[in-house]
Amino acid sequence: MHASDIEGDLSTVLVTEAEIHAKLAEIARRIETDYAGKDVLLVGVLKGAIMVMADLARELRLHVETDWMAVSSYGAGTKSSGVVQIRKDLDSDLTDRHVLIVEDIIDSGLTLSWLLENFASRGAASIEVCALLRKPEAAKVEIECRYVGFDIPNEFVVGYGLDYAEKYRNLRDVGVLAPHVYS
Ligand SMILES: O=P(O)(O)OC[C@H]1O[C@H](OP(=O)(O)OP(=O)(O)O)[C@H](O)[C@@H]1O
Ligand code: HPA
Ligand SMILES: [Mg+2]
Repeated sequence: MHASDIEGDLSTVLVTEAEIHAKLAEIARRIETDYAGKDVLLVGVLKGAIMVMADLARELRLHVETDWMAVSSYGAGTKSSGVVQIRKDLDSDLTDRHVLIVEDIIDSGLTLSWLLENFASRGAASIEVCALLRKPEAAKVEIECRYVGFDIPNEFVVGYGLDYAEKYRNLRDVGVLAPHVYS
């Protein structure tokens, strides 16, 4: 089965690949201005952020280093458990670093709220967040996010790194799963 065949499992496409790339280019220009003359450490949150990280990093005309943190709160379901677990910690020391956390989505905000608190004690010079998607209606905690791609409705979405039970991360677009997939 080719990846494009599974696009048929979507009931709605919310954001297309072209829209994502145009938005990441816009965000990259802002980051280049905001971080001019600084070295940035991009911290991708595994696994959802893999696509955003790959595309945003290549768009940036800046010196960046990349690191990854793996945390999980969703397991195989569609609701955050609220309990965040570290599955892989950073390799880097954050002391005096300009850290830009790269995320696919801010849903309840619980993951980022936990991460920001965790990073706060590590001595970074600055910590900002870039998230491709945000669901304003789902917020359980407010997250200060400097770079947001798209505000989307409160529906479970997949594609471009986002999974349902570990599948659909390889879709190029972001969309809502069709009901027949759940049954
Ligand atoms: O704002 P929240 O409600 O906390 O949800 C957002 C988080 O949930 C997803 O990760 P998940 O825990 O599913 O792991 P994954 O990235 O490996 O899919 C997503 O990638 C974010 O990290
Ligand atoms: O809507 C979503 N889809 C996939 N993974 C997620 N993790 C948080 N929200 C979502
Ligand atoms: Mg997930």
